[in-house]
Amino acid sequence: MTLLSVEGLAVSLGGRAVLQDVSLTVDKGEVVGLIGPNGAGKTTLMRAILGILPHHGRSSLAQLPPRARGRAAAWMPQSREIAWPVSVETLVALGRTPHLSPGQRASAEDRAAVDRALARMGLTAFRQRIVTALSGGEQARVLMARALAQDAPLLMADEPIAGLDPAHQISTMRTFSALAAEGQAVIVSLHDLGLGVRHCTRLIVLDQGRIVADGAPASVLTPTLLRDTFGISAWFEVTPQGPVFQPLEVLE
Ligand SMILES: Nc1ncnc2c1ncn2[C@@H]1O[C@H](COP(=O)(O)OP(=O)(O)OP(=O)(O)O)[C@@H](O)[C@H]1O
Repeated sequence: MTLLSVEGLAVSLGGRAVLQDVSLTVDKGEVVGLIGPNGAGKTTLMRAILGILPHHGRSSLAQLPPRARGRAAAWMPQSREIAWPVSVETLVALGRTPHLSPGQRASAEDRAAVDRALARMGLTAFRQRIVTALSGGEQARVLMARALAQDAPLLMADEPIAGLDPAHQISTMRTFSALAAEGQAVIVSLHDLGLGVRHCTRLIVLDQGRIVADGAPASVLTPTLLRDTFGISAWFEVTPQGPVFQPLEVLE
């Protein structure tokens, strides 16, 4: 079942074409890693897909009215700034907003979704802590939990594992796999190609605003693509412990 369909998406910023002719579909069960060098257009693509950036072309999500969009897709932006000194639980509960009418109180179902999200991000013991008094990585996990509490079929997350310790990076990627196994889908932008190879079912590579590869991780990360798009060489092997990818050198 298709959860997202994008056709001919294009974005210009400051008079410059930042995204050009992007078409893709995402089905339930997929963990799609969006990769590419700095400035390739990953954030721009996700924001255009969500309809929070003016664009040309068609995104099935951007066409929805705001409340329906909030139930169809959850969004964790790259920015980690949290302005209000509220409890972790209060902030995560904001993820339920698209499910509530104005003034409606949270139901048992809403509270269960918040509990599940806190548990998934290892935050149950943090629920009464004040968010602004947490470390950067802890705050990132709270924002991830807020997106998870939204319980939307599609989760879009912009560099959600940046700044997390290795254990939480792996467990967050495993959470994405678990969501996909439950019938949701995830689009996640990443710079860690090793984690992308191990945990994504599919990688989409953006370079200068265009998709240059889209497919199974092992078929996408060829030496030629790594050289031409990322300017690196890498070691890549399928081992009994799963695929292992390690960037080696910057190529001249
Ligand atoms: N408001 C803006 N005006 C002009 N150019 C912009 C604006 N916002 C972003 N850009 C440019 O658009 C391009 C794509 O930016 P984007 O943030 O989508 O890249 P990214 O792939 O997410 O990068 P990173 O990996 O560094 O987060 C960049 O070259 C950036 O400089």
